[in-house]
Amino acid sequence: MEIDKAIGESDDKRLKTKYNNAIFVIKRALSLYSIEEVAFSFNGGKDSTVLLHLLRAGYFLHKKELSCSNGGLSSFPVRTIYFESPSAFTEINAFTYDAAQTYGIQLDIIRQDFKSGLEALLKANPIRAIFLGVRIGDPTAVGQEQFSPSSPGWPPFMRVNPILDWSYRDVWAFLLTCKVKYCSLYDQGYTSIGSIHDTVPNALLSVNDTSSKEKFKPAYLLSDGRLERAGRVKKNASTKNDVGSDSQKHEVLLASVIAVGDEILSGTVEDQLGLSLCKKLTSVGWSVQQTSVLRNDIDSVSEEVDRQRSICDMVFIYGGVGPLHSDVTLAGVAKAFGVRLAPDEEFEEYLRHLISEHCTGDRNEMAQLPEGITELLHHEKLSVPLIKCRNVIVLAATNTEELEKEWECLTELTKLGGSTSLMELYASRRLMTSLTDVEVAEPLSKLGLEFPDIYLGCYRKSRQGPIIICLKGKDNARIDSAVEALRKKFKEGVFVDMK
Ligand SMILES: Cc1cc2nc3c(=O)[nH]c(=O)nc-3n(C[C@H](O)[C@H](O)[C@H](O)COP(=O)(O)O)c2cc1C
Ligand SMILES: Nc1ncnc2c1ncn2[C@@H]1O[C@H](COP(=O)(O)OP(=O)(O)OP(=O)(O)O)[C@@H](O)[C@H]1O
Ligand SMILES: [Mg+2]
Repeated sequence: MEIDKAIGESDDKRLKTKYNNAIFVIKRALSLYSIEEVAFSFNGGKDSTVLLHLLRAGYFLHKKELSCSNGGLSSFPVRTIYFESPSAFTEINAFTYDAAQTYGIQLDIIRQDFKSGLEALLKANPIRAIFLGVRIGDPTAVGQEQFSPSSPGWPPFMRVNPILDWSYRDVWAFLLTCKVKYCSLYDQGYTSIGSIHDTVPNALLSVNDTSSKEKFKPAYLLSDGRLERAGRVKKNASTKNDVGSDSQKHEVLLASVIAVGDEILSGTVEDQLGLSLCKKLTSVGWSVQQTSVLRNDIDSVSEEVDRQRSICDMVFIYGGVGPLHSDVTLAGVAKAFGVRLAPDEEFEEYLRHLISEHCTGDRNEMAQLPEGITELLHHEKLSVPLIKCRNVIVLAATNTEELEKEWECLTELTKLGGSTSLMELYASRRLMTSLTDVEVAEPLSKLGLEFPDIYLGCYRKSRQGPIIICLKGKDNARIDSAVEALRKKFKEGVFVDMK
């Protein structure tokens, strides 16, 4: 069997392990269910193409163990379903049909939505288990295991996910090692394929070219698999969980800063990071809504993160990140999102480079990350990537110098990524005046009504000292107009610009 042979002859130990585990899952499923009771959900995508070949190999090996193999596979015996949609790429359709022809697959084409289609399929057939090419990191993988019953509200069947623990790199290592055909879109820079309405080539594979047409490198050259979905256009959402949506472009973005540490609460350590983060966020136009200091306790973290993530655009959390028993921040974040902590092989590799000699046991506990919601933000200046779980950024900094570096990388990354306009620079001006509160109060509130897009803040450093007025917004010209309007309300020279 050519797939089994290709993997057998490969030197890639990691791929061999992934392959053997997936084959084990497939063989278990084929022992648990009869061939009429299983189905394969195939859509021509890279993950389902991997699964197609694993199923071919798994079926062959399963038969061989039962000593009824004739040595080859002329047709594919597993019922294969394809939910065809008018919004699928023609290349995906063409590849799916081609693959069916090449490998002797009898395709069941379903032209209904997933749920209704599956209901009809299960009514008409004795299907009890469906193989899927779902992988950890896919939004739909959250909470799934290799064998996971379908969700409540869905027709009852077992979802079998043999490649759940495969990374993007593993997928390409397999397809290239086995030299199997895959959909042509992957050679044109597409890295994960949805519908024609929500998928474009991955900008990270763009090649600078003098000709007018933008060119892209093939999908297997994407070095950071975490960004495979960067070519998926975000669906419009105006929730606070989706930073960067158009609806928020002209508003002040809201941040929350959370410190985790018993040592801060007991007064043993002075928290410098919170202060520094507030300054940094404010300097780029964010409005910090709240800072909090929490105990090293999973529930305290999860409750606070859950609250803040729903009211703020971005939550920054630090402290409690590491291998100690008190390092509960990531577990708290996972709990806040209702997902488990799961080993993340890419992150583990970074940590292994960093602390290899000090690792104890088989698994590095620090490499457990909230499953399905974590994006690693890589930067060449960072030895370990930053962790972003939806709108929660987990900072590993333990002092202000480390924070400085992480912040610098974060601002660069979020500008580069394009998908999260996290750190768009805002304009601001500060004015100082010796007018009294009573004198400025009314004109200032009128100014607020005239310039609703400008944030107006006031404070004084001492009871008798001058008042400082801050104006913040996205546009320098708007701020200047607001300052002019404010000046016109008073005698000349009562406001002094501060640096
Ligand atoms: C065979 C099959 C079984 C599925 N079973 C479930 C399920 O049990 N629970 C669920 O929430 N979604 C289920 N889905 C839907 C997927 O989780 C997901 O919504 C779907 O792949 C569409 O992804 P998209 O929104 O990115 O296009 C199933 C899809 C397929 C094809
Ligand atoms: N239209 C569909 N018909 C049949 N199965 C589907 C369909 N869409 C998704 N699936 C199943 O869900 C799995 C996960 O889909 P997903 O889009 O994440 O992966 P993929 O399409 O195989 O690869 P890619 O991530 O490159 O798009 C697929 O491997 C397949 O098993
Ligand atoms: Mg797909």
